[in-house]
Amino acid sequence: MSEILPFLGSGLIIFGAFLLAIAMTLVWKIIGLLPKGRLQHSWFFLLLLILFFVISYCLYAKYSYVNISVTADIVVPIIFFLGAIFVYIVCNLSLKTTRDIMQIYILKQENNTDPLTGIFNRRYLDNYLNKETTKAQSFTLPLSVCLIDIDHFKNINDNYGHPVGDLVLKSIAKNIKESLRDSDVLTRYGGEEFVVVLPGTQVSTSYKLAERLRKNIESLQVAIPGKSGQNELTVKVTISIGVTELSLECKDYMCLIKNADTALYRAKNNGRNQVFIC
Ligand SMILES: Nc1nc2c(ncn2[C@@H]2O[C@H](COP(=O)(O)OP(=O)(O)OP(=O)(O)O)[C@@H](O)[C@H]2O)c(=O)[nH]1
Repeated sequence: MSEILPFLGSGLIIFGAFLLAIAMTLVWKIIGLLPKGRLQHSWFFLLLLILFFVISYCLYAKYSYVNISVTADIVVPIIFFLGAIFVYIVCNLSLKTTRDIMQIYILKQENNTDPLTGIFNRRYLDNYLNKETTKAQSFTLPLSVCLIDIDHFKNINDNYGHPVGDLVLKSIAKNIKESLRDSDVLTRYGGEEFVVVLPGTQVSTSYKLAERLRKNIESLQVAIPGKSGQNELTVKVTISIGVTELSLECKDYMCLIKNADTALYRAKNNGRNQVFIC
């Protein structure tokens, strides 16, 4: 029995070092998944710490091979081995958890994003505007909404085809997004309609912003592919916008959208390419 004890002791420690080396590859994968920053640095520190343990285990294996002679001496290698299993399990679970959290994050993003334009979708708007109206009322802050509709968009689809219509939608969404502040939220309300939520903004300011958006789109030239073999073409579009704000008479999401829709209807009826307030 006493002859196999040194083999057993150093065998356990070498196997422990092997498990730690595998744990290091798991930590490396975690580092690759994380964004640059402090958390990534902390995992890098842990990686170095495990490397230190791998070296120490190897050195100790050499020592235990010479010094283990009685059964009681095997306790330390067993503890080393269990320690390595512990580190391996923690790193493995951390990698799985990181992957799961990233998956949840991606799903949440997809759930709130319009796939065509890449901006927020109606689902996000419903949640966001409900939260913002409650917040604005609690702290008596202004809140405005712009409902934007592309004029005669059906003609674009009919004349150039649906893919070109999609291209125009994307260009308009991009142009509007680039004209807004970070605190303003652009969403695709549906079809060729967009909603901009402007927290902390009074309707007079929102009107000026809406006018700026309208002019930007008016001067936008969307490049589209020409029909079979022809050169690139450009199409021009205009937008109509209905603007409204939260007030004592209009206190919720439904009312804001209803009033913005009324203003939009007036802009359309008045000849389109205009901004109206309700
Ligand atoms: N290409 C494309 N077209 C869409 C999409 N969603 C809605 N549309 C089209 O948008 C058009 C909207 O047409 P209408 O509601 O008649 O409005 P309009 O032609 O813009 O006319 P006004 O709003 O009255 O100025 C329809 O032809 C829809 O098929 C989309 O995701 N892609």
